[in-house]
Amino acid sequence: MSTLAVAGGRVLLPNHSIEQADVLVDADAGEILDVAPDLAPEADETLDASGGLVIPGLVNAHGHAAMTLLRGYADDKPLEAWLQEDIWPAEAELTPEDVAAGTRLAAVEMIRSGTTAFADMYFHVGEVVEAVREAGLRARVGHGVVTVGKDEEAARADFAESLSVAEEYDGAADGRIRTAVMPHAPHTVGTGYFEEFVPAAREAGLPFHFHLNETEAYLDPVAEEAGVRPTEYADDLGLLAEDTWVAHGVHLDSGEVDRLAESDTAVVHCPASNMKLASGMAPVQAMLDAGVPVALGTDGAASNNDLDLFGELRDAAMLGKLAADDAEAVDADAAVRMATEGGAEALGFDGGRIEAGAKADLAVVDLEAAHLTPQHDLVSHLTYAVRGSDVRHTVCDGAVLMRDREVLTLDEEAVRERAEEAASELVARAED
Ligand SMILES: N[C@@H](CCSC[C@H]1O[C@@H](n2cnc3c(=O)[nH]cnc32)[C@H](O)[C@@H]1O)C(=O)O
Ligand SMILES: [Zn+2]
Repeated sequence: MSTLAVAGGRVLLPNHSIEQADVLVDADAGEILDVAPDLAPEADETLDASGGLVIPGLVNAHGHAAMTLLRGYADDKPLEAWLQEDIWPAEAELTPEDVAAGTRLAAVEMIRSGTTAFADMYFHVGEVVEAVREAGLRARVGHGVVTVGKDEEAARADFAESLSVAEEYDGAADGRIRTAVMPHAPHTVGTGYFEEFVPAAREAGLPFHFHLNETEAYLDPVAEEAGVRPTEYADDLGLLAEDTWVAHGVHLDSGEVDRLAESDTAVVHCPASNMKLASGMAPVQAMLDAGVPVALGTDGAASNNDLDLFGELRDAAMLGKLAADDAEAVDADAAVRMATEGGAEALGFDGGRIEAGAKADLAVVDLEAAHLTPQHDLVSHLTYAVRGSDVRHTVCDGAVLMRDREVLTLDEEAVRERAEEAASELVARAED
């Protein structure tokens, strides 16, 4: 067994108390062995956490990683126009090589800002899997399905692909990769396709991930077709369950919130994306009060426009107060829980907490900075004041992905160059 000690710093414990302690990791098993003072002398390798805070690696529970290539390509538009006029035409030109380049860029950005696990709904999942394997991250990946606007053969092929890639890649990269079936949204997939494929996916034990009630406009097609709210429709189709996690949940009525709570379906709040596309304000405090599991996500970089999850911690706390008209709503503690254990639970990973037996997914935040002085309350700092660039080291599955701000698993400069090139060629093809 080879061991790694993250030593000399303070540690955020699962109850959110802070203790001066070292974290000893079994690097082979990728698990935390112990959290206690003076463990460094026992370890084969040490990461210096002095002046820093060891936190669980953040979990970005909803996104489209390769959309980094479309960062800043089309801004300042509402969701439907943005998707239909700009994003979908560009995505029609996406090659597997583009997805490889864009996902590697996303991985570098996430590692640099302390994210160790993420969810990805996109195309060319084989390329996503390769990028995640190389980066050393943990991910729940899947192929997004859209059937509207497609003929029956193409629509069935799209859903069938979501199932087959989910079966093919589950457990890849030493188990760091898990999968899910990912119908894009209740209204972008026809009822008949859900009825055909959902039972097969359930039989294969695969979880589901989809966009739910992101904008007002997402509600009408389901109301017209099925006469119910989308959450009830999804429930009737067998889509809601403890292993399902949905993105957004912006426009939910109280019956839908109760249904999500009863089915133990997790909701990924994406505050920056919701603000940028003017989608609305999710009732996050109401969901927490009702017992809905809530996680945080960036969504794609084209609607954010970065993948620094610390931005979402702050945005969630800020927007949660506005939405509830209550400054006590979505406090710092709640935001940190959503970004750590909430995300790990939504994605079905045994992480999100620094304690013996948990997955060794962690980040060390450097606290020696003007904007983090003084240190009255470090949970407050994590939500309101820390930025991704304050992260000193990132560890996933017991492996060091970034040491002293140098990414070790990917060649950062080469990744940026490749992404720049792929992005300009993609946009040139789309506008041709
Ligand atoms: N196989 C599908 C692709 C679906 S991938 C998931 C899709 O979600 C899109 N997307 C990104 N962000 C959002 C969002 O906030 N709401 C809804 N869709 C989004 C993204 O651009 C991508 O097209 C097809 O043939 O079209
Ligand atoms: Zn999305």
